[in-house]
Amino acid sequence: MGEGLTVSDWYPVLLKVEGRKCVVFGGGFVAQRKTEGLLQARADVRLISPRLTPELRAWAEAGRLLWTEREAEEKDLDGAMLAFAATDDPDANRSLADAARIRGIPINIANAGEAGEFILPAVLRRGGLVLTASASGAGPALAARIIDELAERYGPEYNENIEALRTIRGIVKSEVANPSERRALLQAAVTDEALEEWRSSPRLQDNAELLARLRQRAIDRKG
Ligand SMILES: C[C@@]1(CC(=O)O)C2=NC(=C\c3[nH]c(c(CCC(=O)O)c3CC(=O)O)Cc3[nH]c(c(CC(=O)O)c3CCC(=O)O)/C=C3\N/C(=C\2)[C@@H](CCC(=O)O)[C@]3(C)CC(=O)O)/[C@H]1CCC(=O)O
Ligand SMILES: NC(=O)c1ccc[n+]([C@@H]2O[C@H](COP(=O)([O-])OP(=O)(O)OC[C@H]3O[C@@H](n4cnc5c(N)ncnc54)[C@H](O)[C@@H]3O)[C@@H](O)[C@H]2O)c1
Repeated sequence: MGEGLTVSDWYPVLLKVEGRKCVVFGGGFVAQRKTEGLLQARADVRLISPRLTPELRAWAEAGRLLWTEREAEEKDLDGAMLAFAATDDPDANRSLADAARIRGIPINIANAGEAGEFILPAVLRRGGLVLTASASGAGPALAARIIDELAERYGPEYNENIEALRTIRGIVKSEVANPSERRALLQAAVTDEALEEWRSSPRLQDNAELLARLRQRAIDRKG
């Protein structure tokens, strides 16, 4: 990949890494940030670094990850699903990129994003709601600022909204066979007003009443 990333160079995706071996090289603050995201997604994290931040050390001591106290070796990549080169040695990061490529393992390069197979967005989680922002390597600080703004707009109440929606969607999927009616009801279920209603009402317990409310909301929306 050449200089200057464009939006189309990157394909956004949510990966399932639970229980899968993910190797992080380096033990500084950048490695810590990548590790934190991996632990949140319950990956099997292997950390390779002669030194660690106090936080990383605490996670290692608590058994949340496996730490190898030395510099990176190519064999550390064996069997990994993902790799992260986050050392402060650009040569080491570059050799790791080459070694990972030979093995077909996607790698993230902390000091030169475009040299790797994937980059990370800034992330906001509200339970199952995952909001991400990326400037495709042009500006991580902008991505972080946008996520701070989204955190105001989509507050902690969205943890609850998402769970209510999961229940509602389950009911609609089992009770409404017609795809276009289903779509109309599920669209009516996610307006600000509707989400507020699900949070404050016990109607979710009663399928028939819930469907009646949704149908009314869908009609109101059509105007
Ligand atoms: C979003 C976030 C996610 C995360 O890391 O989890 C992330 N960087 C974050 C913060 C951040 N990183 C840097 C600064 C200082 C300001 C600045 O330099 O702009 C700040 C801001 C801060 O610290 O406040 C420095 C930096 N970053 C990269 C390079 C090298 C290069 O340019 O290639 C250098 C220069 C190193 C040097 O000078 O030596 C590279 C990458 N950083 C990316 C992601 C990918 C592109 C994302 C995008 O453009 O959208 C990419 C390409 C690869 C990757 O790391 O995946 C996380 C915010 C999380 C949050 O706070 O919410
Ligand atoms: N992508 C990003 O978001 C981002 C943000 C800031 C900085 N950076 C870049 O990431 C690099 C790391 O930043 P940091 O603040 O975490 O640095 P840091 O100096 O705090 O940590 C570097 C770590 O790498 C370890 N290390 C050095 N050589 C190693 C090797 N051969 N094998 C394994 N581990 C080794 C060190 O022991 C140390 O723990 C910087 O060089 C910087 O260019 C990236």
